[in-house]
Amino acid sequence: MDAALQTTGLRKVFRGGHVALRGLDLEVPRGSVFGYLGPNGAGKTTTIRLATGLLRPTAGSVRVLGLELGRDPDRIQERIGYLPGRFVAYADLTVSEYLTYLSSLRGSVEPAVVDRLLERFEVDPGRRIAALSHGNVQKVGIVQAFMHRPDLVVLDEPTTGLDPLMQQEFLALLLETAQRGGTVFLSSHVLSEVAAAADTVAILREGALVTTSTVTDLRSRMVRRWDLAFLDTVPTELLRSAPGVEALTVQGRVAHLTLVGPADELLRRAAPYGVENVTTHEGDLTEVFLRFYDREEQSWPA
Ligand SMILES: Nc1ncnc2c1ncn2[C@@H]1O[C@H](COP(=O)(O)OP(=O)(O)OP(=O)(O)O)[C@@H](O)[C@H]1O
Repeated sequence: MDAALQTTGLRKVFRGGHVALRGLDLEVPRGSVFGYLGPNGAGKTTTIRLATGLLRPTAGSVRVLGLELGRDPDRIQERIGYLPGRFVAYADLTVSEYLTYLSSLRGSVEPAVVDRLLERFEVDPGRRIAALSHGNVQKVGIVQAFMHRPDLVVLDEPTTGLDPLMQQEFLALLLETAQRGGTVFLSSHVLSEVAAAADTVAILREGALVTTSTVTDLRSRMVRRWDLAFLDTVPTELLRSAPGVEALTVQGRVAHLTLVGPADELLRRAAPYGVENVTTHEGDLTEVFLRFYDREEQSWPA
């Protein structure tokens, strides 16, 4: 089956000559929650604006739900939901008036679905948009993106301003969307948000893909810190040469090391020497991501 979103050689050069995307080949499988990560200015929003038809590419093409973008814009618009990075709604309308207006444009919106989303995100439909807090406006943005049960939802930094409870609710909504066969494309520079929701992540940097990987695979590459206490002496060289072992130091009968990947070979080697105790310190996915970046970029991701 066609991908939910596919870009081929997608290139965007802005006026003034700035190259925002350098020939991007991206494939977002249907039914996935696909995380799109990258530091500020990497080109995430540009990708999304190209994928939703708001910008025209300099070169390359975009297919959405099997349709060539640009050929059949109305058919595509009906089937995608979009939450822009800076969501704004008509300030003078109430939430309900605004969503009714959007529903009339889109068609095929069931009022019961809208009501359920409003309830779920605790948005008062009678309030004027102008009177809502930033987080509540964002929740209206989420409701409008999901209310027509789209086949593809494109979300640009969606959790800005959401409190932790609402973030949980939002996460649940993403997973339910994938379960009913929908696809979620989630752009963010917040690693923890993407790791919690996504099954696949693409990492973008300076307009080019650094890697595309499943979250499971990234987790398997997590760096874990281990302390191995031996009954007698530490078999230092044997441990040092085990696959994935890095930064080994020994203090008395205890070996401290970091381990990347599976532990089976390390344990197999250590066992005959009498292991008294093992302590592991949970790894940090951030470290895996930072391996894709230079040292000076270590302020990212969050
Ligand atoms: N309309 C425009 N005209 C000129 N340059 C632009 C325009 N829009 C974006 N850019 C530039 O293109 C690059 C990519 O921007 P983009 O907004 O896609 O990045 P991003 O990954 O979404 O970043 P952020 O996380 O900060 O939102 C940046 O260098 C940006 O300054």
